[in-house]
Amino acid sequence: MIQDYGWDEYIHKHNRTHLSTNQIGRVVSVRGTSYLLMSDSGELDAELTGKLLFCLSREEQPKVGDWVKFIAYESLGFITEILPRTNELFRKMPGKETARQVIAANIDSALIIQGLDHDFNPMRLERYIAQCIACSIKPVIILNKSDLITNQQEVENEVNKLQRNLPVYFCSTLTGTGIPELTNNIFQPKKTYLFIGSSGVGKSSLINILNGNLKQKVNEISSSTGKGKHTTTTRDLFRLPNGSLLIDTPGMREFGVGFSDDYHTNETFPVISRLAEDCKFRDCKHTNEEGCAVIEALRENRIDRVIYESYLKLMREHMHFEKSIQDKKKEGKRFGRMVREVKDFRKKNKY
Ligand SMILES: Nc1nc2c(ncn2[C@@H]2O[C@H](COP(=O)(O)OP(=O)(O)OP(=O)(O)O)[C@@H](O)[C@H]2O)c(=O)[nH]1
Ligand SMILES: [Zn+2]
Repeated sequence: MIQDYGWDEYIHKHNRTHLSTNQIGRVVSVRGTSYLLMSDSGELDAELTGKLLFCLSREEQPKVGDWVKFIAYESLGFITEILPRTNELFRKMPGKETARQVIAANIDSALIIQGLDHDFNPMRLERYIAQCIACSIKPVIILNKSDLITNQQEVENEVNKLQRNLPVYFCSTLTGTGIPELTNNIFQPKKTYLFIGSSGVGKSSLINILNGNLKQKVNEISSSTGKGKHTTTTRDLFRLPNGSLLIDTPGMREFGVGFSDDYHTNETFPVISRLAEDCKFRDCKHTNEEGCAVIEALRENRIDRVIYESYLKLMREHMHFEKSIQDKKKEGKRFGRMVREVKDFRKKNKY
């Protein structure tokens, strides 16, 4: 039933009650141009119709968490439409390319998880938070491996310095500390959560606990091939026993930040934005300008250096991202102009 995968919540947000649910599916896994949908009649392999395959940009093609309309033909579904996204988590394409890559869509809350070993890093935490907020996704912070630290207050202070006022959960999948708080306070049925965090922070261990320590992995799909061989692949969006939905894709592990102007609001860096209202210049970059309220706050220890450094670093990346996009557009225009000039020249010099 697609109701179990959050359909009611989705149509409530989008006012699309007139759609017949037997042609609606949620993307639970993406492998190239093959999709696995959860529909009212169970799981279904699907592809894009030829038209969509050619019309949609990479960002628009279905992603994990998307709601789609499909037509079933025998055992294969053909996706005919991607329903509007409530939100989407994107990152900068890995490597040098300046492009946005959408990782997942229609998310209620992002669970940013760090390990309290060498992995804990407030600066990285700040990056993840800013990116989630730029994507209109509510973040929750989970600090795992709490058994490895003796002074929790010290870590709390580090997180508080970010002045984000977000829920923070300390837990240990090893000892079970903090797990009930986490399960009781965060995970609600039919809501979609996604994990963000580096490799080795304990995501698999946590998913295992959330899944009631069952032997069969919650995201594993077992299928037999014609020759009797069993193959297992994994789903990227799956349902936990309490009915909440969890997205865990490899993309979340190498999560690079990149957002463009249309996504960047005062909410992305609330502390800086608030202070910036008192800067002497409206276009103050808060680096060395006269009368900069941000620098003054930094000098007077009213904000932590981590907030300031993260802000500058993220803004530098953001500018670079924007500039490359603008350059690409200009490049396109210049090329267009050149083609026109050549055409004109040919016309004028016809003989
Ligand atoms: N001390 C301690 N170790 C933990 C805890 N949770 C997980 N670990 C250990 O951390 C290592 C990584 O755990 P995983 O659950 O595989 O981490 P993961 O985030 O799924 O890692 P990837 O699969 O590489 O993405 C394992 O050796 C776990 O035993 C914890 O709460 N405390
Ligand atoms: Zn300033």
